[in-house]
Amino acid sequence: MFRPLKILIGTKCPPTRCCSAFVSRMRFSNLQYVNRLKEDDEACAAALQNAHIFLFHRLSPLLQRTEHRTLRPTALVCSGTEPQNHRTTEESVLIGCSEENQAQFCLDVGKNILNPGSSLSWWPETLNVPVLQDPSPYEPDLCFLLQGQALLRWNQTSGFCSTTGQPTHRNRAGSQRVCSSSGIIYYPKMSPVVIVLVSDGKRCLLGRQSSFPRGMYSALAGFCDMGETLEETLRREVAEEVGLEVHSVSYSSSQHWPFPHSSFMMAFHASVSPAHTQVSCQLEDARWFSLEEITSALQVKTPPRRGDPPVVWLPPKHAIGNRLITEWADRQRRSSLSDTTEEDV
Ligand SMILES: NC(=O)c1ccc[n+]([C@@H]2O[C@H](COP(=O)([O-])OP(=O)(O)OC[C@H]3O[C@@H](n4cnc5c(N)ncnc54)[C@H](O)[C@@H]3O)[C@@H](O)[C@H]2O)c1
Ligand SMILES: [Mg+2]
Repeated sequence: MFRPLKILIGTKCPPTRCCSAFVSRMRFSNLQYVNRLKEDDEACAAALQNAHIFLFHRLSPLLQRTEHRTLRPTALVCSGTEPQNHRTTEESVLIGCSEENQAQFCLDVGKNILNPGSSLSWWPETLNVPVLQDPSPYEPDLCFLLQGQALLRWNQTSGFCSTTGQPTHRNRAGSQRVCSSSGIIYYPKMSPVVIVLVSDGKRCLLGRQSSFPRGMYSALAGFCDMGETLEETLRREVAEEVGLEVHSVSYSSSQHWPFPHSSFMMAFHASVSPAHTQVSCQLEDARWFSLEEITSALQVKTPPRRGDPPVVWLPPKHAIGNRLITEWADRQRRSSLSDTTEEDV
């Protein structure tokens, strides 16, 4: 039976994982320690005795509301003095360590089955907590929880070797699995995805799929096919989904996205000729949005409830789609400001 050691409520996101300065995250000693724990089962087991173990239930992080009404992940704090139960030692996965080299793990205390409806869910729905109603205090914790969720899911769904059909066994850190019969080593996989915000200079193009939550529009996205370059995927997806040909392309940023099974999202801006903007849509809908429409859609903090009047809303702040749209809107505002200033002169 699962026996919690000590519950810590309000544990902050490990600063080295997502909310500290670049230099701090890249500290060599810190990275070296995590790599050693991935390679050395004994060192990893020893680290687990004094670790923070962040809890999940059926792949959703267990969150607690603090006295300041912010949401915080829930962690077991292992003191090294109490014996750990079998599940803690066998199923915890290593996700990193603090600046003080205290190891951090994730553990799913729910049954090891996937919720069949969760594969296409967006993050806030999967969490099953009202994240969107109060997202700002929660956001710094996200990348760390996304990583934990992805690693837990990968371990839960990679129990057998795809070559021999025999069981695979994980290392202590949960960072690799080995086929018990052939010795083939499996590492967590990510599928490369291009996400692109297309603009005609004055407007940007957003689409929605039927699987999206009601009223939500986002930048166009698509998985890379085998052998394709990112540029080829981008041009193909835009042509396939909206029937437009892009001209210039610029890179924005990237993000790990755990849905449905860990994608590596690479985000771009692209432009089409203002003379050729007629959309031929293969999605549920795709349309051009003005800066004013985007500005008001960015203000919508909660998705519309059933029965509410229809409203367009955009991916939440932690999604890279939101970042692309915000970058585009900022750029449009700056360029209209400089146009106005030039006219004044
Ligand atoms: N973080 C964000 O802001 C954001 C925004 C939009 C989309 N996304 C993610 O981008 C991903 C791709 O977007 P899409 O669904 O429009 O892609 P898509 O347009 O390529 O269409 C999905 C289809 O591609 C096929 N496919 C090819 N390779 C696949 C693979 N490796 N895994 C799964 N399906 C594959 C399947 O038939 C699938 O139904 C989705 O996982 C979505 O969650 C993230
Ligand atoms: Mg797509």
